[in-house]
Amino acid sequence: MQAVHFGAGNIGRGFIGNLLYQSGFHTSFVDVNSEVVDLINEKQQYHVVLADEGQETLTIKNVSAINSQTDPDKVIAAIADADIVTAAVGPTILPFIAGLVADGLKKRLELGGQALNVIACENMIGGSTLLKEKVYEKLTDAEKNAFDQNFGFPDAAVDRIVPNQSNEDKLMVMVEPFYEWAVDQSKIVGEKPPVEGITFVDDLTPYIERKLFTVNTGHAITAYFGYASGIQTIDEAMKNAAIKDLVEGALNETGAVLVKKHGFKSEEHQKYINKILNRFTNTYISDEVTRVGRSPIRKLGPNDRLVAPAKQYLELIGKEPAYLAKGIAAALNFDFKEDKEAVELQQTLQAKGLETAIRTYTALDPESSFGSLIIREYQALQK
Ligand SMILES: NC(=O)C1=CN([C@@H]2O[C@H](COP(=O)(O)OP(=O)(O)OC[C@H]3O[C@@H](n4cnc5c(N)ncnc54)[C@H](O)[C@@H]3O)[C@@H](O)[C@H]2O)C=CC1
Ligand SMILES: O=P(O)(O)OC[C@H]1O[C@](O)(CO)[C@@H](O)[C@@H]1O
Repeated sequence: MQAVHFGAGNIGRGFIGNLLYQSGFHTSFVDVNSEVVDLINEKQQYHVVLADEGQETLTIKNVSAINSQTDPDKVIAAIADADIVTAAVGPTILPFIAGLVADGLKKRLELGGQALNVIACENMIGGSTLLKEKVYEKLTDAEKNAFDQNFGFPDAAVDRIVPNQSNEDKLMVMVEPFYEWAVDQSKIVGEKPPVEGITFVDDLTPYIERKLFTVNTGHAITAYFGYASGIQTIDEAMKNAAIKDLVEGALNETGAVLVKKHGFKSEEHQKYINKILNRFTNTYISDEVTRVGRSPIRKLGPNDRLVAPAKQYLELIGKEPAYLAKGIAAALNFDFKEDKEAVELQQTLQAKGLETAIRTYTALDPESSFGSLIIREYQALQK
């Protein structure tokens, strides 16, 4: 079986590539990083190390790689011949891979290929749907009809913490042992891809929201307050009692939304929160707050991990989420100079002011009661 995976980065190699190999696939990684592409082709394998006491090393074989900038035709041919296409490139990169995905799928139709599913594994709601929209922008109406019959873009929720790597072996990836990969089976076309470790679900919303509004909300708030306190890593930030309280407060708020909206049992959800908080304290992983807080403009977006649960808390619980307001303020305060979005955010704050930044990035009304609370929390952080 053949898999094509866009993005041979941390989650691509450390999670998706790992499960595809264990399920019997040959994986062709597609990337623009020529160093990684060349190394994969030279070694034809890489190691994944599980970050716990045992430090088990898995050897991932049956891999090759294609540089999509220099060899787009090879990517098109690989998609035409694949049994599954996956991606983990980052939400903002999905539009840039859409052209090749469209061309590969057109070629597949020309050659009379079987049904195929394309799964984007990004930290966002509706990743595959976004990729589908971008692919469909490249099609005629007739092609859209043919794609509807033959190709599925099921959304997914993926969860495994894979920090930035600084290993001498450039392909090796250190990952936490835990993983979860849920895929919306209602949008599968043809057979379900036989990937061990995927949980196929009828309704992805509870899964993706529980994950995004717990793991990613908690992680982001740990990162932004850790950064503001001069702390380097997530596990160190979690040792700070004040930060831990803030994170727990925010997860109680997102938890109230999730329990009310999706009917999770409170005790079960509390266990889920505790498990997540415990994962953040893993000392076998060194996860920089600047990685977890990366791209603050994306993370402040109206459908992302901070603002989306805050809006739902206002609607469903009928109160202001005090801890999420602090988290949003801390994200606005993230001024890491090596992060392009953090630089842009700080430039907007400087040039246009806090109210414009809130309106522009969160789509919240800065003059609303909740907007004013964010402003007060932001001002408190400046003192
Ligand atoms: N690292 C993690 O623990 C997790 C990450 N994710 C999500 O997975 C996605 C990727 O994250 P990471 O692996 O951490 O990032 P990463 O930066 O390690 O990997 C992204 C890879 O995509 C490649 N890339 C960039 N532009 C490309 C293009 N046009 N075509 C093909 N490849 C391209 C990059 O060269 C890089 O190798 C993000 O959406 C992230 O939110 C989801 C769950 C866990
Ligand atoms: O990958 P993003 O969306 O920038 O956010 C970083 C987050 O992704 C993860 O890497 C994996 O879920 C988390 O560690 C963290 O919450």
